[in-house]
Amino acid sequence: MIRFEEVTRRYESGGRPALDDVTVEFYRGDFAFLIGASGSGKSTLLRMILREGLPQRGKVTVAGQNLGLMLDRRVPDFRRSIGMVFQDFRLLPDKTVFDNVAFAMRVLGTKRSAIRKRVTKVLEKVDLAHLAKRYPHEISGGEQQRAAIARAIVNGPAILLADEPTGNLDPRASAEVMKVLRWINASGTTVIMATHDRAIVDQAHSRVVQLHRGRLVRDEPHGFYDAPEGSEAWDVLAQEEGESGLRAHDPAPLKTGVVPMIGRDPADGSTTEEPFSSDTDQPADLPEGPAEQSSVPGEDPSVLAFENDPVLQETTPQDYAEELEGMELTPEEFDAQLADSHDFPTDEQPAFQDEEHPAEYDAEYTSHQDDDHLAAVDDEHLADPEDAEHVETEDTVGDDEHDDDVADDEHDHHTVEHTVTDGAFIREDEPEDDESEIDDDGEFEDREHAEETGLHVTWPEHLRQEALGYDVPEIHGDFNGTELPDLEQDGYAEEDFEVEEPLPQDYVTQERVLAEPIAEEPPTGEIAPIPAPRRRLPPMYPTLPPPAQRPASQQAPQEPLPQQEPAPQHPAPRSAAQPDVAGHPTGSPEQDAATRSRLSWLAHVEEDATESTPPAQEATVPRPLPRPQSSAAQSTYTDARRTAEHLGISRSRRSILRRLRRDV
Ligand SMILES: Nc1ncnc2c1ncn2[C@@H]1O[C@H](COP(=O)(O)OP(=O)(O)OP(=O)(O)O)[C@@H](O)[C@H]1O
Repeated sequence: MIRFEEVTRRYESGGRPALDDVTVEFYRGDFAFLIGASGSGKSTLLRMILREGLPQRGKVTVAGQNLGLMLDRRVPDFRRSIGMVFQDFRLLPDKTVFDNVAFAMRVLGTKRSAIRKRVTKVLEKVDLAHLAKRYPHEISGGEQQRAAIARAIVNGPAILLADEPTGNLDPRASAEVMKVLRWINASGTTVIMATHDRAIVDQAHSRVVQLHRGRLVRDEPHGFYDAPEGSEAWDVLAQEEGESGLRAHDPAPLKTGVVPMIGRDPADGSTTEEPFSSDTDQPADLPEGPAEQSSVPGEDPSVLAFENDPVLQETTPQDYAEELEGMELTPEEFDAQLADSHDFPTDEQPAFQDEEHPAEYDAEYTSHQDDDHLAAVDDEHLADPEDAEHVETEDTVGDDEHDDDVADDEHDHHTVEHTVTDGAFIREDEPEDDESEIDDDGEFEDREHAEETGLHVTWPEHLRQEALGYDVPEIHGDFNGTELPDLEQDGYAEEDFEVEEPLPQDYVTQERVLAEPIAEEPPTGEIAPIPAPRRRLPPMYPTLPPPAQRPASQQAPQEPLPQQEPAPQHPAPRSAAQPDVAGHPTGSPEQDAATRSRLSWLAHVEEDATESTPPAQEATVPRPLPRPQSSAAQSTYTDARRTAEHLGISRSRRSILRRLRRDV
């Protein structure tokens, strides 16, 4: 599902890589801990999954998409399939808990009733429904983090990335957050969590991926914070912790009986390997107990023992297990899931089965198809003709009470524009007050939708196909630049590259050249003179109507033939009245804009190459180097060009090259 192949990422050229030749794969349904000392590259790895920064070497693939080939305009959609939570919560301080969570749905243009239902459900799942009307500063850190998680999952992300989500929390609040994360994972979402929290890692006994100075030093399917003794990761950890001092602030997991021994078989409790069993490693005054043999690098003997720590006692493993009953995957379930990680949940075989309440689970699981709280990403809903009369134009979006928030955030603003122009509808058929179902005590009056529900993984349209099939397609070619990208999968559509206007009759295509019958007899007689080069490229779109049909103010000047163009004696200085990149004289800003839109910089490159311009004019008319009009345009061009270079399919090649205005 998420694959790093020989990824190297540097922030500064020549500097130490933040990620150094990392190859690792995270599977659908994984719960993986990312551990390593500060600066080892954990956050960098998480950010690269979000396509915040591309590798200098190697490839990152998410759900079959090579992020290096992803078009910039696809990135917002892509990121919406990924939830992210941070150590510092990042809630909007002037919004209530409810509005913070709802915000993530509002920017998608989801209808109000759907937002209300969905946010209500998610807040109940994270046990915050009773605090829905509070502001972030009125709730505890743990509650803030759960609100942040609720916001991250409200749109049903396929992947949840958590960057030290318990870093600012005490053990009890951390346990609550972990409970929520485990539930989210059990619902089918892949969770990758960077952490320094030894207790959490040890308690979960889940997958552990360890980084050291950007290098991957460990990837253990059911690991603890400490690596197996004698491994490279063990040495690294001992070294790191030796450098950073004892872990006095760690929440005392090791001598408490909480932590199973490394190598212990979860099925029968027998220990196959006891790396810490050496008598010489064992402090003499440790109490009897299953973990008493623990003696790991950096362990702090002054850490409060579990039985003396009232906070830890309140979250005993037994309590934890009871609380998670019906939610947590057992090691066996986890193994089974790992064994066939390509198995995306189906109606017949859901990823997680609530054995206590199978009927409820099934009903909820199968009902998600028509559940309108997922309407934001459901194309059927978007295409609902009922909605047509409620369509808001981009102008009326500005009337939305939350538009200020949207305008505050450039990314989200773009999201709304994109959504609206792509046909997503904002329905106004619901009451304005989002909190109408919350009484003065903050309790929800309407309990109709308050039953236990699962969280369903939702994929954006262009990834949905991947959600139903194998998540990582067969790679064609090696990873050395010769692999062939799947255009559709990488976000390209054939129509993206189709030129709207027909090609001129005399346009020389490869097909025409190939279709030309080859004369059997060599030509005789005089060889005809080679005709003067002619212009072969059609004008770049958008196509302007003929000048006669346009108002005079929008008429672009006729492009004078080079011979007709008066050659000034001296190059005139560039001014507002003469900004044409090709040196064609223009009259007004409108004419300039029209000319610029008609002739893209790429077209100029081609024209420059194919037009025969008298040398005298070359000398007198300034021809500044044409440039893309924005970095986005540059990036899109680069993406398209890179894809074109990798293409092997002639039709797509032709159409892409047409877009690039290249002669085939
Ligand atoms: N924006 C940046 N510009 C330059 N260097 C950076 C940037 N972000 C991270 N680095 C460097 O990259 C390396 C890895 O940093 P990263 O934040 O990924 O580590 P980390 O394991 O997440 O650390 P921590 O546990 O403290 O969050 C560090 O050496 C860091 O200094």
